[in-house]
Amino acid sequence: MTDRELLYTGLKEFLPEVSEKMIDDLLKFSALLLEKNKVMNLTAVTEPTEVVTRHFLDCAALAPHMPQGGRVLDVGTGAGFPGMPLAILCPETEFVLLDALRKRIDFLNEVIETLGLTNVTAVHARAEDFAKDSRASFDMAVSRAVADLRTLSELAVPMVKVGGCFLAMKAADCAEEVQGAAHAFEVLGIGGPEMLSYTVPHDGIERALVRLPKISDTPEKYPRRFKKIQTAPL
Ligand SMILES: C[S@@+](CC[C@H](N)C(=O)[O-])C[C@H]1O[C@@H](n2cnc3c(N)ncnc32)[C@H](O)[C@@H]1O
Repeated sequence: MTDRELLYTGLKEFLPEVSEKMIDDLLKFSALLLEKNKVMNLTAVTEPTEVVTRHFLDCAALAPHMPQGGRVLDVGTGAGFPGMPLAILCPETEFVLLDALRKRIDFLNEVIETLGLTNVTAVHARAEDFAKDSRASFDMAVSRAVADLRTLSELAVPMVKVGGCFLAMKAADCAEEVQGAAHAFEVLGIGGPEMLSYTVPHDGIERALVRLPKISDTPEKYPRRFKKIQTAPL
């Protein structure tokens, strides 16, 4: 199968409608990513087919959960995962891609401009600083490969509205990590976590989405300074 065919058939497992424009935009993003990766550390993946499976089809598993007409924050987006593929696949949802590294955000702004995307913004900031002016202002937060749930929840959950949720992408065997974060969830205003398993199409890797519903306001003191979050996780 070509990468285009892999993308189309893989995306169909998560989305009822897959347009030519979605595939074109994802393939353009992949080309920009691999080109820039030659001069900047963006991803360990170097083959176009692996960008399709390891990045795009993995991130596409979140697409059915995106709030139509809502706002989604990607915490620690790096080279744009999962936020950029989701912005391409979910044009009715607005995305903010957040990262502490300026060069990665500069790259994402180039991608946004080249593809002409109007539902996504890339912001250079640390999550704990961005939270000061963005409390409870997103319908959902998403994140992949940034930190342990105890730390990550403190970074992401303060920015989610009550009634919204945080969807964390994790390895399939994350049950212990979820249990270990029970106290953090309670303190931050999260209700019962839900684990959703999926298999990445054409890759076969088992993964999990941890869905954390926000049921009450996060106390103002969170998030704390990053050093404090790290040295004394909730
Ligand atoms: C391992 S990369 C993962 C990138 C991407 N989410 C992925 O799955 O490919 C972790 C990213 O999180 C960012 N990061 C870590 N802590 C952060 C914080 N407190 N605020 C914002 N970004 C953060 C780093 O700069 C880095 O780009």
